[in-house]
Amino acid sequence: MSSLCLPDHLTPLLMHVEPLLANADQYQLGNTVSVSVSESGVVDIKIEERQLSLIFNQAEADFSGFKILDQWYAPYPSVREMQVKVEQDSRVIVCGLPTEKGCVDIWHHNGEARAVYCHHAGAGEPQRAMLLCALALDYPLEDAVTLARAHARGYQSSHQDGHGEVSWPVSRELFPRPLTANHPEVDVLGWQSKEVAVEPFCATDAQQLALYPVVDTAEWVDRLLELGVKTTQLRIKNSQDPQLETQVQQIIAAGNQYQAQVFVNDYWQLAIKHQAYGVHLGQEDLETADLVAIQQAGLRIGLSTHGYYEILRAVEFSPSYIALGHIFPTTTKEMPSKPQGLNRLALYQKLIGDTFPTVAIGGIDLPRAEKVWRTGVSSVAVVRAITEASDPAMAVDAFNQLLVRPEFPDAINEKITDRIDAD
Ligand SMILES: Cc1ncc(COP(=O)(O)OP(=O)(O)O)c(N)n1
Ligand SMILES: Cc1nc(C(=O)O)sc1CCOP(=O)(O)O
Ligand SMILES: [Mg+2]
Repeated sequence: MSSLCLPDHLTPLLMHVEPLLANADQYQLGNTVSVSVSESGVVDIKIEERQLSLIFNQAEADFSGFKILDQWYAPYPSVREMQVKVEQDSRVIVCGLPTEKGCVDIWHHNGEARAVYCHHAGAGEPQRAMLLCALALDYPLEDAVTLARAHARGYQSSHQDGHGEVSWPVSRELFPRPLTANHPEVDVLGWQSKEVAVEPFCATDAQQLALYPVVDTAEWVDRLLELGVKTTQLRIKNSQDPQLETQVQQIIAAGNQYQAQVFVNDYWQLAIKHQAYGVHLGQEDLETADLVAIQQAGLRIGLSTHGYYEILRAVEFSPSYIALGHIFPTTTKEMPSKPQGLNRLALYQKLIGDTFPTVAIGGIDLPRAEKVWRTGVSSVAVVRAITEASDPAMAVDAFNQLLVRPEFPDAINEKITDRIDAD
């Protein structure tokens, strides 16, 4: 059980907080949150052993918790000014900074500032309420800020024309866009981005995506292709492996021979050099890898994501697929984030819709794969479910039988979350 304790002066937020938490309960998006009111001037959030404290609109206060700035009076500071402020003070969170055509939200991430922008300001109280609820539900800060903006927009449009969303934000139109080099207004806004703008990447063949084993030797790739696997990835984490380049060459040749979609994890230079089918990159690679060179070489790209903001950021790069992880606990890799679970996965899938193919990854085995598949993802990526199977050929066969779509793909778009049982 988590708890959210509001100061007296924020009690009007309760009318927004309670329906949101009821929604989150219905969708099973996190631990139950108990709400209370105290006389302190600070918002306190407890999640398991962790405690967060927040204050509103006291930028200069000597306070070790988050300082949320969400009230603005003309003349407004510039976006660039606030970008610098947030870079310098990891505790400052800027919400709804007005711009000529909309508003910007800015927060700190590993020594940098990150931002989302939309042509809409939305309603203040719902935005605050969602920020607090999402933090209490243990969403990372970037997702809490992003959800808060989406909810503020949904709330405002529902009250203007009676058609908007008052519940948990789902549809993509409500969500703001991350400010990356690919955003057409990034320069006008004065936002300085570390990434470089890039054209959309080549598409994958979505029909071939269903089962996606991720393995750590070229020998495994060969074995899987012989079994008829049509999409796979070579993931060697030791960059000093003396056989690295040879293995990359080997899997590219094998992929060509079997007309399969074989991705190279991490080593994008080798992938370009040997004309791989595609590369898989993580979020941190987006600022360092030469995306333009990858795109111009005609390689496909898959991007890892672990929540709302990362998904929206990945979308800005128009990748060949978006990976959604990690769905269940995994021992294959140390994860800095928490498992998402099926219900969050279903909402991410709805957010992306059929704009990009999606790949669910992390802790997926055969018994869990059916429910994962029912969320509508395009593909299921697995490591141990294949590499540790007593009979990998039988495991491939069993996944292939499961990961098929009915003839009418629209069936996927029914209220998926309603059909998912608790994990
Ligand atoms: C299909 C797929 N999804 C996610 C990952 C993870 O990539 P990344 O975040 O870059 O982490 P490492 O795999 O490099 O440890 C993946 N490899 N494949
Ligand atoms: C390589 C990898 N990436 C993940 C992510 O969430 O980004 S989870 C993961 C490991 C998946 O292994 P298994 O199927 O054995 O759990
Ligand atoms: Mg990587």
